[in-house]
Amino acid sequence: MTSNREFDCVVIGAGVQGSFTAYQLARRNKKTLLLEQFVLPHTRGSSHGQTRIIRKAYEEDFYIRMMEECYKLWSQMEKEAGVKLYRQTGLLVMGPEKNESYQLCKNTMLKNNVPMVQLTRENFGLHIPNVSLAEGHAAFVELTAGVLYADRTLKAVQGQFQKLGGVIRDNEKVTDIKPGSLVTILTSTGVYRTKRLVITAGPWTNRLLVKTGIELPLEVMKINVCYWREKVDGSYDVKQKFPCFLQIEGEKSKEHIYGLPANEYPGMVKICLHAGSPADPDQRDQQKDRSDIETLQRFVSRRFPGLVPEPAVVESCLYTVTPDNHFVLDYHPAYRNIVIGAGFSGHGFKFGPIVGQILCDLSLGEVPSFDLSPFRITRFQAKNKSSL
Ligand SMILES: Cc1cc2nc3c(=O)[nH]c(=O)nc-3n(C[C@H](O)[C@H](O)[C@H](O)COP(=O)(O)OP(=O)(O)OC[C@H]3O[C@@H](n4cnc5c(N)ncnc54)[C@H](O)[C@@H]3O)c2cc1C
Ligand SMILES: O=C(O)[C@@H]1CCCCN1
Repeated sequence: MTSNREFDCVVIGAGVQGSFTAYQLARRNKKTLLLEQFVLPHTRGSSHGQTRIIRKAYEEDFYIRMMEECYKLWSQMEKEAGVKLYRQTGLLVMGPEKNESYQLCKNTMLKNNVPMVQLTRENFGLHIPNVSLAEGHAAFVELTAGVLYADRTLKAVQGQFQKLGGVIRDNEKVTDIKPGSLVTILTSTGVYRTKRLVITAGPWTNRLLVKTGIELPLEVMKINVCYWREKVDGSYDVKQKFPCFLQIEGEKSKEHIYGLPANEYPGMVKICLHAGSPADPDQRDQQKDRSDIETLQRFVSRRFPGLVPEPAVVESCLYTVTPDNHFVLDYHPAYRNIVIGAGFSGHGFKFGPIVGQILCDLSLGEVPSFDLSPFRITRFQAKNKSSL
């Protein structure tokens, strides 16, 4: 294949997942095209912004196993690109002592020997100043958790992809997909043919999948990303070793609240609800629901007395959520040369390097080194046949 319209692999969507997938394909000497509808970098999907949390604190063993491999891949990318992408801060996990999610998370960490320190009500204030632990709540700190620099990651990975000979075409929207042994891809400016296609289109995934005859049960949510100002400069600063945190609330993860130390905007701490309101990705800014902000104001005034309980900055980001909050990493049910990476449900960034490797393996017909049963499309079929 020599034409600049014909590729071994095409990846649709240059968010974190598509960028790492394209990079992995190029590393395996595949002639790869990464297509992006917007001019890069952009802020309209799920991967933009300065920071994300990286952690192993999960209720499921399989996420911890993936993260063990993934930390190595983050560090490889840092070395290869010569940039710092990860900063260790630790992650403070708080939750009602008898809450099932809290207990499961703690026990899964202990079982998997993830380095952690359990705090007591007596020593909590010593380790974590300026935070009140709620009545009846317990806490531990996961030591190797930290912050990932998100925008910097995308730039680094896309740069490494290009160094390997990969082609990025941005400002070029895919408008149609015609499956076949060679897949035909129509875009706003042209036509491409490829042996293998990977769809990592984030909140727009179903808009592309309908062109291939399926839809997945994905819900797009707009998240209000809130930053809260310190009353005294430095109280919650990353340089003072203030950690990221996760407050487990209720039995459903959409009641969880999380935060990151003051870092990207001096004097401001990012604290958000792990939930939002349904949105159309092309009309994101029409969704103006702020009820999550009221929940956060109550939380900040009760638990973070050193912050002004009124958000100083509110940005927007999109989640693409599956019914069980687990990802989709699978072949298209009808076409083996189309692979789908979607439904990252607001927690996929940290997995970017391993997702890239898995989607690349699937696309090349190789057996990935992880059990992908939690991520298969058939799990939705069992519950709801009409969703496919
Ligand atoms: C507020 C917020 C906080 C988060 N916090 C964390 C965290 O702390 N830790 C963590 O691990 N994860 C976190 N996440 C989740 C994580 O950021 C996402 O799971 C991840 O970014 C999803 O990446 P993606 O590549 O699937 O999607 P996207 O980044 O949306 O990428 C999809 C791309 O496809 C492009 N595209 C779509 N359709 C087309 C088309 N037709 N033609 C061409 N291009 C197209 C889009 O423009 C977009 O660039 C958070 C997410 C949000 C919103
Ligand atoms: O993936 C994460 O780590 C963050 C914090 C918890 C909620 C989802 N986003």
